[in-house]
Amino acid sequence: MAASSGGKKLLPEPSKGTSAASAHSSILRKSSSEKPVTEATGSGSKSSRNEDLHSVLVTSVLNLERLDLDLYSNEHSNRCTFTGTHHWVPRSRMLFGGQIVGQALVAAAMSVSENIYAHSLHCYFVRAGDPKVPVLYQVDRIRDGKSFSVRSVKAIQHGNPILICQSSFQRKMESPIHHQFTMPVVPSPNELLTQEELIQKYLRDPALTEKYKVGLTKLLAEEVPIEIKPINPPEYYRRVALESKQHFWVRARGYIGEGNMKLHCCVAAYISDYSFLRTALLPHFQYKVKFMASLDHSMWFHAPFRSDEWMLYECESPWAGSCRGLVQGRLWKQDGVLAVSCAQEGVFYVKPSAAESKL
Ligand SMILES: CC(=O)CC(=O)SCCNC(=O)CCNC(=O)[C@H](O)C(C)(C)COP(=O)(O)OP(=O)(O)OC[C@H]1O[C@@H](n2cnc3c(N)ncnc32)[C@H](O)[C@@H]1OP(=O)(O)O
Repeated sequence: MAASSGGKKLLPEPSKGTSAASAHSSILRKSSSEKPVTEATGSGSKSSRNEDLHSVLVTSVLNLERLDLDLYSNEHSNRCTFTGTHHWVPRSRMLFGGQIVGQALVAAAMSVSENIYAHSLHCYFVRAGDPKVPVLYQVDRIRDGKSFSVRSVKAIQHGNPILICQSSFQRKMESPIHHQFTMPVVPSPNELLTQEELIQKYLRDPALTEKYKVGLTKLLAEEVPIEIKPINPPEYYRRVALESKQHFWVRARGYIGEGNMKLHCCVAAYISDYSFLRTALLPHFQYKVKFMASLDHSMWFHAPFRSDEWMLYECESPWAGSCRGLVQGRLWKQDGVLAVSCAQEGVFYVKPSAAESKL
């Protein structure tokens, strides 16, 4: 059964004979502003990989199973893909960090009341996740104050923590003190190609070497439940030192709807770890990564947003050294509101790369 907190379902409980998706759309339809999901939403870039219109992030990846009070598992709620337990696993064969953070936030959110919302989280990835087994999420209710509630979640596999995540939730509060940076000026999403369309463009280059054709084809086949439109993507074959900054539009693949902010924060947690750490590698094209992993991940949620609508991810890496790199990111809504800030440090072990061209 899908998890719920104090009667409110963060995610729908699929009743007998209905898939989570249809149970989810019936819950969506009940909320006033939701239209029935009958047509593909968003730009025409929806790829055929969307088996249904609802985002697999909501119907599957973030739909945890409640085993007991404050104890959840992702075992039965993820559709069988690579190993039957996790929807998408990066080629590093470590569980995707964003998946573990997103699922940990779902577990924490199940233990707080309806009228308080996630405003920050801080995690350490302490062991690599094993893609062959499910993950247990154990929630510790640290404190419930008048305005703030704090939770600590341990993601556990083989009896050991793989992630420790502290998150804090706040009751809605107004304040006369408010400011934000100004959103960067960039091309809008409908002026840009998706990552898939860019890869198909590179693959049409007759001069591309077979090795890179194989790598790009593998990338194209991955079922990443996130849509991305890079801004000023470096020519795939150019080997030059780039500034440690990148911008791309990003959103969950599929439809989520207004839903509730807790759900969109969990989806944003998943999304925020994708293609984030590589920002620190952009200036260092002359090195090849032997091992790379996120060490920690922090997020601050500033304003309501929709994780299934395009948001601009502004990423920069101010520092790298001692086999580590720091990246910082801001997720902007298309109307210029700063919705989320993120930060993460990662570990890199590299070796000089052969100077072969991709052409
Ligand atoms: C980039 C992404 O893909 C984003 C992600 O989602 S990554 C997924 C989320 N992050 C994680 O899963 C990280 C989880 N944490 C960990 O695995 C561990 O805490 C840690 C690896 C970061 C540090 O642990 P540690 O015990 O100090 O490991 P460490 O000594 O660094 O060695 C780890 C591996 O790095 C490699 N390594 C270590 N030193 C190296 C060196 N000098 N040169 C090359 N490789 C080296 C080795 O493969 C080593 O594994 P083995 O010893 O088993 O061969």
